[in-house]
Formats: sequence, C-alpha cells, structure tokens
Amino acid sequence: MDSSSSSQQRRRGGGGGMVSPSHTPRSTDKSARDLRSGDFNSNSSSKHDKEKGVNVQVIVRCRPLNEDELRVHTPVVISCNEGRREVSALQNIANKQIDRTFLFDKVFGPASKQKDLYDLAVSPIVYEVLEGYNCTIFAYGQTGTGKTYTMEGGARKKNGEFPSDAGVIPRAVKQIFEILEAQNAEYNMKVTFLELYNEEITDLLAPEETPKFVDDKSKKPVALMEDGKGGVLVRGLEEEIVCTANEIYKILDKGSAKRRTAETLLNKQSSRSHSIFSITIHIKECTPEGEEMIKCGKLNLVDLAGSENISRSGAREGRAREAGEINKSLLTLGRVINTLVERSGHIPYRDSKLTRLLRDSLGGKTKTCIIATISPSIQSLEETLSTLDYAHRAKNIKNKPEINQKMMKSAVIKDLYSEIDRLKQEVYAAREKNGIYIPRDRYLQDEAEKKEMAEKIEHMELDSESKDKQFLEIQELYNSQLHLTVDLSEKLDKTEKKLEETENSLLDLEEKHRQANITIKEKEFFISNLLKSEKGLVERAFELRSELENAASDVSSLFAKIERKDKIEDGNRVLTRKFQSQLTQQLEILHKTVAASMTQQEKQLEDMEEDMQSFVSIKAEATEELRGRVGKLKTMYGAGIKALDDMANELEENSRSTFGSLNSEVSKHSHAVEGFFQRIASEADALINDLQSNLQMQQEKLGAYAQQQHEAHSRAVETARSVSKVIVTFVETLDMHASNLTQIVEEAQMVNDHKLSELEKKFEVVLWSNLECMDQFKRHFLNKIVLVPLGVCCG
Ligand SMILES: Nc1ncnc2c1ncn2[C@@H]1O[C@H](COP(=O)(O)OP(=O)(O)OP(=O)(O)O)[C@@H](O)[C@H]1O
Repeated sequence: MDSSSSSQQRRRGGGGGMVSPSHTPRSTDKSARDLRSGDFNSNSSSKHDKEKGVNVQVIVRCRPLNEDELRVHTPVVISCNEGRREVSALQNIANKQIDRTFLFDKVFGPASKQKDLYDLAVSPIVYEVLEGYNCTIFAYGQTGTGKTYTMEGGARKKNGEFPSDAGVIPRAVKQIFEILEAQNAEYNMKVTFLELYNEEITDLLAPEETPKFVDDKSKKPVALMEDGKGGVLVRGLEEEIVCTANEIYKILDKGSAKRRTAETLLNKQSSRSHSIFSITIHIKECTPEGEEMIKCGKLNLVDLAGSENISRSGAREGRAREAGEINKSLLTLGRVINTLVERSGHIPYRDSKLTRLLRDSLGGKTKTCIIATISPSIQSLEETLSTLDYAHRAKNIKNKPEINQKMMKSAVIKDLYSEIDRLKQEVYAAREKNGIYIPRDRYLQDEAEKKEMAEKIEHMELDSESKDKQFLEIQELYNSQLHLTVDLSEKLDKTEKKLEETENSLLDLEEKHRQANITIKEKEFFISNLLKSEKGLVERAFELRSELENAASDVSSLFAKIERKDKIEDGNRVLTRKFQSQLTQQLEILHKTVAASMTQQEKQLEDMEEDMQSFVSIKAEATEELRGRVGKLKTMYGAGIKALDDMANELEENSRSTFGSLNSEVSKHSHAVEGFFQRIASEADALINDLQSNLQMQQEKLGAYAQQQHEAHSRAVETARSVSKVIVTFVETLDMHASNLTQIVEEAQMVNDHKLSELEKKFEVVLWSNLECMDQFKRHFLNKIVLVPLGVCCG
C-alpha cells in the first residue's frame, strides 16, 4: 500500500477539527493494555484523571544560535539545566540585573536532538493515544525559535530514508504504525490538516480547484461550527484515510507546502499561520465474549505561528496586520490560559478561532503537552522571558482527560450509514444548487444562536447610543469648564505678574538698604581698626625699642662671656697638655721599674731552679750509691746463705749417720747465723728506711720550697700585671677625659659660634621686621589718611 491515490479514500464529512469522537458507546472492557513506556502526566488511571484533573505538561526547548548570530558573536543569556529541568535567564541591562529561573516538566537545551525530545516527551503521548485518549501537542514560541523545526523537522530525504532531524509529527506517525503493525492490529487511520490564517480556517488537504494566486486568494475558507455537544467541528474538512506512514509524509509535505510562509528579519521561512495536523485512529478489539469493539484515539499536533515583536520582525502593512492577527489570537490563548489557571469565571474560548479549536485541549478532556520554544540570544531576551512566563503559567492548567469509550462495531457501522445518508443529502442539495444540507436540529440551533446574537447586538447598540449621549453631555460640560478655566488662568497670570513686579521692586529696595547698612558698618569698622592699629603700632615701637636695647646689652654681655670662656679654655688646654706630658714620663718610669723587677725575679727564679736541680742530683747520686751498697749486701748475703745451704746439703749427704749429733750443732749455728743475718738485714732495712724517709723529706721540702717560690713569683707577676693594668686604664681614662674635654671645648666653641650667628640673624630679623613694621605702619597710615575722605565721599 504505497502512495497510490486509490489507497487514499477521501471523504467529505462533518467530523474533523478538534472534536472528540462522538457516538461512542460505553464499554465495560477493561482489557485495554497499558502501552505506555513513558510517564505522560504519570497517571494512567482514567478515573483518577477525571476526578482530580491532570496538569498540562510543559516542555521548554532552546534552539542553538543560528549562523548569523554566531557570525556576530551574539551573547547567550539563556542556560538550560536538563537534569534539574530548569531554564535560567541571566543578564545585566543598564545596571538592571535580570536573573530568573523557571522550572518545567522537561527542558531541552540547544544541543538536544530531535530524537531525544521525541523519545522523552512525545513517545509516551503516542502510547496514550493508542490507549484511547485524545492528546494534543502544541508548539508555542517567538518567531524563528524552532516551532516548525520541532513539529515537522528538516526536509525529508528523497530515497525514503528516515531523516535524523525529522520532527515530532513524522516520528509520531512512524511510531503509531510500528506499534500497530507489531500488534498486528486491525485499524483505520485518518488525518486532517488545517491552517488558521487571519482568523480564517483553510483546509490544507483540500484539492486545488483553481490555480494558486500570489496571495493565495484561491484558498476557500471553511466554517467552524458548534457541534451541539460542547465541541466544535470544521465543516467540510478533508479527511484522508491513510494506511502507511509514507502516505502521511506525502500529505504532510503537500499541506506544509500550502502553508503561508514569508521571509521576516527573524526567520527566512516564517509560518504566518497556525496549523493543526490531526491523526484519528480506530483500532478493532475483541472482548472475551467475542464481541468486536472499536477503540478510538486522536492526536492533534499544533504548530502555532510565532509570537512576534512587529518592529523587530520587520513586518510592514499587510505583514503587520498579519502579525497583529497572530498576536491577537495568541493573546486570546493567553487570556484563556490565565482564566483557566486563576479559575476566574468565564473562559473566553469564543474570542478567537484558535481558542475555539483548542478548547478541548485547554481545560477539557484531552491530554495536552505544550512545547515552548525559545532562543538563547540576548536580542530575544524580552520575548524569551515572556514565552517562559506564558509557558510557566500554562503549567497550572488542569485538564480532565477521559479515555474515549469503545464502540461496538455494529454501532460504528450504524454511525457510518447515517453519515453516508447525511452526505448523500448534502450531495443532492449541492447538485440541485439548493444550498447545502444542514440537519434540522443544527439548523434550529444556528437560528437560535443567530437570534440571540441579533438581540445582543440590538442591546449593545442601545447601550452605545445612551453612552454616546452621556458622552456628549460630559463633553459640553467639559468645554464650558475649559473656558472658565482659561479666563481664570488669564486673570491669575496678570495678578501673578503684578505681584511679581511689586515683589521685585521691594526686593531691590531691601537690597539697597542692606548694602547702605553694610557700607556704614564697614567704615565704622575701618576707623576703629585704624585707631586700634595706631595705638598698637606706637606700643609696638616702644616694645621694639626696649627689645633692641635689651638685645644690645645681651650681645655685649655675651661677647664678654665668650672672651672669658676663651681664656679659661686656653688655660685648660695648657694644663691638659702639661698633665699629659708628666703622666707619660711617669708611666715610662713605671714601665721600666716593672720590667726591671720582672727580670730580677726571673733571674732569682732561674738561680733557685739551678740550686734545686744540683741539690736533687746530689741527693739522687747518694741514693743511687746507697742502693748499690744495699744491692751488694744482698748479693753477699745471698751468696752466704747459698754457701750455708750447700754446706748443709753436704753435711746431710756426707754424714747422715752423724746427723743427730751434728743436727743440734748445725741448728745452733744456723740460729746464730740466722740471728746475725736478721740483725744485719734489719739494720740494712732501717738504714734504707732512714735514707728513704730522709730522701722523702728532702723531696717534700724541696717541693714546698719550689711551690712557695713559684707562688711568690706568680704573685709578683700578677701584682705587676694588675699594677700595669691599673696604670693602663688610668692612662686610658686620662686620655678619654682629655679627649672629652677637648670635644666639650670644641662643642662649646661651636655652640657659642652658632648662638652668636643666630643672635646676629635674630638681631638682623628684628631690625628688618622693625623697619618693615615702621614701613607698613607708614603705608597703612598714609592709606587710611587717603581712604577716610574717599569713604566719606562714597557714603
Ligand atoms: N533545535 C534546533 N536545532 C537546529 N536548528 C534549529 C532548531 N530550532 C530551529 N532551528 C532552525 O531555526 C530556523 C527557524 O526555525 P523554525 O522555522 O522552525 O522557527 P519557527 O519558530 O517555526 O518560526 P515562525 O514562527 O516564524 O514560523 C530554521 O532554519 C530551523 O532549521
């Protein structure tokens, strides 16, 4: 089923527009499958939706900067936070900071792709449609912000490929067919495409009967009518029955091409009309009892014309009127939204065709989604803020969506038959050139409406007449009051002028009087000042004279003092020099004496050392000799003992037998020998001990003597050192004193010189100031003498 015209069964009927399907019998079938994958209004319970109402879903999409904007580096003032669903406008204009953030149901930034928007925001709505809801998606925003791009997308590729920048409409069509095919469902689908331009509806799918003129005058407007059930219907709107997505794409292309577009400063191909593309789907379902039911859902895709600033879009004459109409219908849409949000009584749906068409989508039974498109550029900030405000307000609209009741197949067939009948009668009436066929009840309703309208108009005319009369009366009253006011104001002006003149002369007199007073006061002040200054000058002259005398006597006494001081200082200097030379002589003598005593002491010490050394060596020799003797004695005794041992051994060997007798003799002898030896040994020991103790004593004595000598020597050296130190410090102090004295003398000299010069200067200054004073006084006096007669003249 491709693009053949045979497949497009065209029929003219009373349906279409934004009407909810009628004649839908109630169904108890609960088997409607939940096809949704998303969260459109996040509530699938039709009962709940009906009771509580569901908010209109509002999405914001910000387009990227276009080539022109990029070329001129247009500043970006809009930022989108998709995660937080926030859009912020930040700008500082003429010290006025704009910083506003809006929260929406979904936000798509400049980098967002068509697919992202569709998958996240539109796809769930398509599932709702297939469940049997009526859903509307409409794009709203300033001109050139991407409404058509979002709804329709870029141009379709020739080779039938699905383009990546395809918009909501082709994607929705594709998805609907995919789902239905996947379900192997029996369905029927029809589409309508209309345009609302300057408050006139035209059918974009109507066959072209006459050639298209420049301003599309050939387009026949179609009528919008009440359907008697609270809805509206567009009479004679073409409904195309479609079986494939490609058929819809073709219809879409055909219709879009017919849409009124024009180049504006803001968009090269700006849509100048509102367009509504509707897809109605009837799906066949079977109940468990085997009864065939028809489920119906409808998707309305609305691309509004851009809200625009007429001066910025460059619209002129015809275009300006067009823009005015666009803005008017959008304003009505805004008013409808406001009343719905504020719930403030009458909703002005009837004020524009746009709101009449969208009635069911705004506060009705339809599920609605608004896509607000904005530009990120600074130039569009005002319009962007207005769009955001508008969209934000629309978030609060509550609809009460209702799932369309499923119809029994037989009822649908009955419906279709009655429609065929109606169409037949219409065709007949048309063939007979007898007007068009309208059912009786609708005719009666139209007549009643007409009558009501005529009454209303009459009433309004009467009202307007009485208002006109009132206006004329008020106008006359106003004119007479105006004359009176003019007269009075003239009089007032004259009086004011006179008063002003009198005030001015009074002011002049006052000023003159004030100036005369000031001059008198000034003169009095001058005279008193003159007298005072004369007196002061005489006093000052006296003071100066006495000061001068004092200064002269001071100077002479100072000179005398300086002379005296000079003399004293000279004497001091001579004394100091003398004292210095004497001191140096005495110091030299002291140095010599100390040096001589030191050398003497050293010599004595050396002699003593020599004596001690000779004494020690003599003693050492004697000790050595004694040691030699003792050694000899020891060897001698040793040899004797050894001889005795030998003898004893001999005796032991030779005469063992005579041992007993001899033993006593031997022991006697040995005792005697022993005693002798012991005596000799003790004597030797005593002698050695004596010698040693003697030596020890001698050594100690010598050590003590040497120690004494050493201490005496060091004491002498220490004393000599301290004496020399004392002398040195004494000399240094003397030196210091002498230099201090010299410094003091020099400083005194300098101070005196300085004082003298200062005194001279002062003397000069005093002299000069006196002279100047005298001079001033002279001049002042002369001036006064001259001024007094002059002042008198002026007075
Ligand atoms: N999100 C986007 N990404 C890339 N280009 C975009 C986007 N939105 C808009 N454009 C481009 O900006 C231009 C204007 O877009 P479009 O015609 O859709 O604006 P519009 O809002 O429908 O304007 P009008 O109200 O005047 O009809 C087009 O060239 C379109 O391709």
